[in-house]
Amino acid sequence: MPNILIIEDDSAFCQMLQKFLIKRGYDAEICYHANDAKEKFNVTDFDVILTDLRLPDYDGIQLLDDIKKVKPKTPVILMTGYAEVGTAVKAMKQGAYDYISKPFTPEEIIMVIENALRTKPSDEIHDTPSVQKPKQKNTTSKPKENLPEKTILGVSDASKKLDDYIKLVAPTDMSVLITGDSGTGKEVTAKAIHKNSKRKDYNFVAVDCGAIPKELATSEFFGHIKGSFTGAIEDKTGNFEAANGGTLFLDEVGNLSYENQIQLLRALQERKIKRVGSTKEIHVDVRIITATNEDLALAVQKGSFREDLYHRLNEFSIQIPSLEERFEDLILFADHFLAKANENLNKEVHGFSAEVWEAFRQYHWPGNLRELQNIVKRAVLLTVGDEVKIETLPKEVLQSNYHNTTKPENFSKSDFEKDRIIKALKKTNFNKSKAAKLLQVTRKTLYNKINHYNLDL
Ligand SMILES: Nc1ncnc2c1ncn2[C@@H]1O[C@H](COP(=O)(O)OP(=O)(O)OP(=O)(O)O)[C@@H](O)[C@H]1O
Repeated sequence: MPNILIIEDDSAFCQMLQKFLIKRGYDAEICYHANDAKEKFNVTDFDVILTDLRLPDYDGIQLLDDIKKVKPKTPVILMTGYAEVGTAVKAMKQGAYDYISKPFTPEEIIMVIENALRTKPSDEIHDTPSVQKPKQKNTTSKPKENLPEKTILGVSDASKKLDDYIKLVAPTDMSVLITGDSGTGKEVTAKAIHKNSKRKDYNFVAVDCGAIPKELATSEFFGHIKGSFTGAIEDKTGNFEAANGGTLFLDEVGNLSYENQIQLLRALQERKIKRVGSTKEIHVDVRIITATNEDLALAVQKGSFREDLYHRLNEFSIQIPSLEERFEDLILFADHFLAKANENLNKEVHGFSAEVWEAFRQYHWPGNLRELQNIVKRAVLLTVGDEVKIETLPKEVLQSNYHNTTKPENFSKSDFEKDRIIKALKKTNFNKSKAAKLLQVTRKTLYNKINHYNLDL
């Protein structure tokens, strides 16, 4: 029976949720304060932790951090209010599994929990791979969807450019640094590079550097031998060995500690590693692809990321466009995620209503493709007929649409419009051409609007 911890200061709501989950066959424990929660998750392995983002006595993001330190593999789902969606997206970058906006329906919460349970990474130790043993099952330390992944190419200029870059760099052995916002498809891109490379018959190993506690990183990367430290109860193959002959994908590489950065650089330069507790050197032939959604060049300037490692990892860089920057692809992606959701949930929903398309078009998609995928999946679950209707969309998407009922050509005056302009400008680093493109208006219209609203930029 899956064991769920609910952390929520609203005691009535917390108890109601607990009762509901128990009725649906889960084991559910509750606590109203962060300190009680810490006592519980420090000693118990929960299958899922469900926590309110806003607790009276503690910061939800800090609590997420605390959980990840002691239980890096436990999926954490955040319960948020509408206004906190931005923070929730930030939390997902820091390792939260998903978020759900309150109030939610019973079906919604069950679906998010079931997704988390399905994708919870196992604690299994990787099989020891070797260069002589290609085509074994890929291993990954990140949650994986069960379905075989189909990759959509996209028709937008940004997508075509991305595809050109993948094809260009894949056959080489160059290290690739992939940058882009959360959920844009960095891991998918890394896999595409691997699949198009001469290493495709060997393993693709994905490591979420943000989820590995600093003390365990050496053993995760290089493995250990039994008895080398407390808790090393058997030999363990590290990620470098697991990826031997293939590709090692290091996600959120900016989160590596300085010490781990030195170890990584050494392994890359010498192409040799030693398991913790062993003196035997093992030769490894690994291509490194890294991803980050932070500005690594800035981290180098600030001294938190080593410059020599940065250059070693950045032999070629690829910037993944946000969903807003590849808006022409939205229909393709939404249809793809609809087909995936149908298969996953055993449903036969054929399409989206015109209103849903309009809402999709108006929304700014801070969580990019992952958010679109989640929203489509939830909507498919909630759909009774054969078409996704507007009522099945979450508040944050409806809210965008609710305020802006005009067509883009009209680009009406409202607080919402002003807000959209500011968001677009911030998102594009105040580049007005890019912001205009995001807003689907001409540069001139954007300038007029900026003057009209007296925006002090
Ligand atoms: N080209 C694509 N075709 C189909 N699905 C895609 C594509 N790109 C991304 N996705 C889907 O979007 C979701 C997010 O992709 P992915 O995990 O690669 O993003 P990410 O940028 O690595 O995210 P994060 O920053 O959170 O690590 C995944 O479920 C993935 O399957």
